[in-house]
Amino acid sequence: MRTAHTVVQVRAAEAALMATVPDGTLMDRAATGLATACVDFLGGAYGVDVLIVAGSGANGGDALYAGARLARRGARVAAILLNPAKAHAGGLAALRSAGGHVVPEDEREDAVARADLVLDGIVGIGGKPGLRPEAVRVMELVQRYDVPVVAVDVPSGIDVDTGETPEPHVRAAVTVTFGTHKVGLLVDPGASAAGVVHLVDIGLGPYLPDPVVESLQASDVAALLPVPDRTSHKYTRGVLGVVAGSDQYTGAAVLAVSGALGGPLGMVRYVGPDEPARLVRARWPEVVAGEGRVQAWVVGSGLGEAPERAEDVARALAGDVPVLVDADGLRHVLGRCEGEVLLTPHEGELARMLEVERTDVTARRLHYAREAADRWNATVLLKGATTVVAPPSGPVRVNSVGTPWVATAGSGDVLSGICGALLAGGLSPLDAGSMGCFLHETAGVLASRGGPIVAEDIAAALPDAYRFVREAGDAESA
Ligand SMILES: NC(=O)C1=CN([C@@H]2O[C@H](COP(=O)(O)OP(=O)(O)OC[C@H]3O[C@@H](n4cnc5c(N)ncnc54)[C@H](O)[C@@H]3O)[C@@H](O)[C@H]2O)[C@@H](O)CC1
Ligand SMILES: [K+]
Repeated sequence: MRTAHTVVQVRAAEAALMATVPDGTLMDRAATGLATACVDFLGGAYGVDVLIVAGSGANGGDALYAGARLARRGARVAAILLNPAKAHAGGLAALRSAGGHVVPEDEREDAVARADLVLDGIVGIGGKPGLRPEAVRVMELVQRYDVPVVAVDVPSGIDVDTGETPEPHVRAAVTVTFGTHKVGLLVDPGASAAGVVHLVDIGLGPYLPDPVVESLQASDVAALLPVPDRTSHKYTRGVLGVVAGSDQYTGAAVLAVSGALGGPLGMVRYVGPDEPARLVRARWPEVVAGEGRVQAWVVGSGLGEAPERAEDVARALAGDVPVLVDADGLRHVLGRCEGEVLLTPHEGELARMLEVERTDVTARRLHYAREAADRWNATVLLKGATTVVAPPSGPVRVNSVGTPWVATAGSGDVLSGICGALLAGGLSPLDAGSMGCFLHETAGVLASRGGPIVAEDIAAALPDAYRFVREAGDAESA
């Protein structure tokens, strides 16, 4: 499990750890990990040009100490000090004694143009969102000369606790973070600004409280996946009822069922009009058409505007089994939910539910997913490049595996099916949503292999994703 903590949590853990080790130990660990990550990124240190952009806090100190290590390994290291009078004294002295130098103000552009790598040590967890004008000017040069950036702890300027980026901020190829992930590294748009995130262990683990955000890895998913045993039969494995599709949107029925059949259940019942039912049955003779006992419901995709379908949603929500509500069905979720409910809106749907602008949801994904979870007393899975799954209380899960090729018509219907299958298999809405998303994205990666795919390809690759996740889990626990 990848876990993320707030700035307050990190500061408290650092203080507790610092009381047990000699001064400078943590910064030493951070700088060592940072320098190693830079060498990995560059493929070596000898003869490369590294440019540090350092603010006045300990984040700049980390960058300067790492620069000193790189200089000792043969890199040419220069530093732009955004506030020379307040630069981290120990870090600056270390850099100078290792042969690094400070770039005079009128030589900044040349230094950027020459650099193979920029180390962003402008601000870390002590920073407010945004960059001051001088930092903006330097980072504009970095962008103009297309120099890759390694961010120290966080890309400077993002809101560290939310992943929001209302102001100018750094965009990094790699972020080397210390002790634990910060929330803004896992939640978009901050996550996109962070690039590939590399965690350096500085010994904080024992001092950290429960995380506020977590991200499942393959071994976590593998440990939770239902697998049949010799006593299993179709009813114990779970029966999912799918209420999706209409005469107008027949594809939604077929795709939601295909996603469900890619999951670990025993049987699917399809409930809907004749035409989509006929298409579903033609494709999968094993699907049973019509109502009956189920262990979970998926309602919503492609229901259209017909008022009687609102009753289908209401009936499912009033029942005593878990319900996933997607797409059109979300219009009919009126009051607070009871029982286990998973809502799976995309940004536009969540914006409509909360009566805010879609751009607001894009900018504040964690905030609005949590707000909706609280308001409807349900687990809310907000789709997107980094899907957020917010339960009514407790840590939020985010998904960071996947490929943008999954953003294709109908892939949401497939997602509802696989998540529903996991609900029917007895998993909680939080587990079903976050594991379903992981399997769906993994299936997308396996199906795409870097090329275009359609929703059916994702559904077809779900069994492969299941096997892939189980093998990855076995490998990790071996
Ligand atoms: N506290 C610790 O034990 C450790 C801290 N470490 C490093 O220390 C960092 C935190 O250091 P600090 O608490 O000194 O804080 P930062 O270095 O993150 O930034 C604080 C400084 O930046 C200024 N500032 C705030 N917002 C700004 C903005 N938008 N633009 C420009 N300047 C701004 C503040 O006036 C202050 O001087 C971590 O992110 C990490 O890199 C690591 O060395 C590991 C150990
Ligand atoms: K930084």
